[in-house]
Amino acid sequence: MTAPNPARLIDGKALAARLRGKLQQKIQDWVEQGKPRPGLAVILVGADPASAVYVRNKIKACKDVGIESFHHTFGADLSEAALLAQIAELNADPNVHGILVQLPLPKHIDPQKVIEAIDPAKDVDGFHPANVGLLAIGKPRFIPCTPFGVMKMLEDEQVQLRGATACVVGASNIVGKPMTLLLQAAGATVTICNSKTRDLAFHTKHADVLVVATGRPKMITGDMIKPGAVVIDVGINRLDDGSLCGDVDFESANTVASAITPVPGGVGPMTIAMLLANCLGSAKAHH
Ligand SMILES: Nc1nc(=O)c2c([nH]1)NC[C@@H]1CN(c3ccc(C(=O)N[C@@H](CCC(=O)O)C(=O)O)cc3)C=[N+]21
Ligand SMILES: [Mg+2]
Repeated sequence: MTAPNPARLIDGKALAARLRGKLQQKIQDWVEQGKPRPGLAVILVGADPASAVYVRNKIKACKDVGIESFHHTFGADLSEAALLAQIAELNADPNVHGILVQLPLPKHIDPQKVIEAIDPAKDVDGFHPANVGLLAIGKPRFIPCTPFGVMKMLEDEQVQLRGATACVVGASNIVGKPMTLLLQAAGATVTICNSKTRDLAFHTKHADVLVVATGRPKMITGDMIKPGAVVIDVGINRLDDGSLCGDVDFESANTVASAITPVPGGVGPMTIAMLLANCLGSAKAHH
């Protein structure tokens, strides 16, 4: 059944493919000028099946646009010291312009320590405190890939952010917080909600632009959305039947929103496209 008045679908998969095509051309031009081919090192620790799929997708995406990738896989028993040593080696490797350590890491490894070990000039995730600080003061070096991808989607949709009311649900370091900074820099008035927010719907219902990144399947329903809002669903949850769903209940949201991202095929592919863009940016900055 289709909704009586369905929202416009924001096709992240198609936009990501367009961006990858442009990147492929830019990288080809760069290499033809005799410049070094951009290189991305991806480190995967442990055998989480979802992480393994994401890492495979990232490596394939690199190949498609002409970024050289260096894949380092370790068992879940890898020591923190050994991981830090691997990062030090990649920091010193001139063929590597980007370093990505796939999260989450096994419990015995402190992710913050790992993030801080990465050379900030190779931190294409934008998670290092130096890069978080640069973003916060409006002088970004690497913009975290997921919020960067969301901004590209809003730009492509010609969503007017100046003066708009935006609400970000989820206050994580990797999505919610940088998302808030980017929306604010674009002139939106931003509310950031978390799992303790009282009367969540009060906040979400005022938002012209609603970004949801909570990791809780289908938690935002149509009755919590302002009619005509643009809804961006960052969640990727695997249900018991193996299917994927977002943090937004698409079926009910679709009848209220003016535009909405699907899951899959929305924010996920954009995240990978922006990772590739950050790698090219890093290679250029290193040269
Ligand atoms: N250091 C680090 N950087 C990350 O950027 C990072 C990470 N760790 N850990 C995990 C999350 C998650 N993430 C995704 C990227 C693409 C899709 C993606 O392409 N999703 C497809 C479907 C994928 C599927 O079928 O499972 C889609 O939404 O259409 C999903 C999730 C990056 N992450
Ligand atoms: Mg070509």
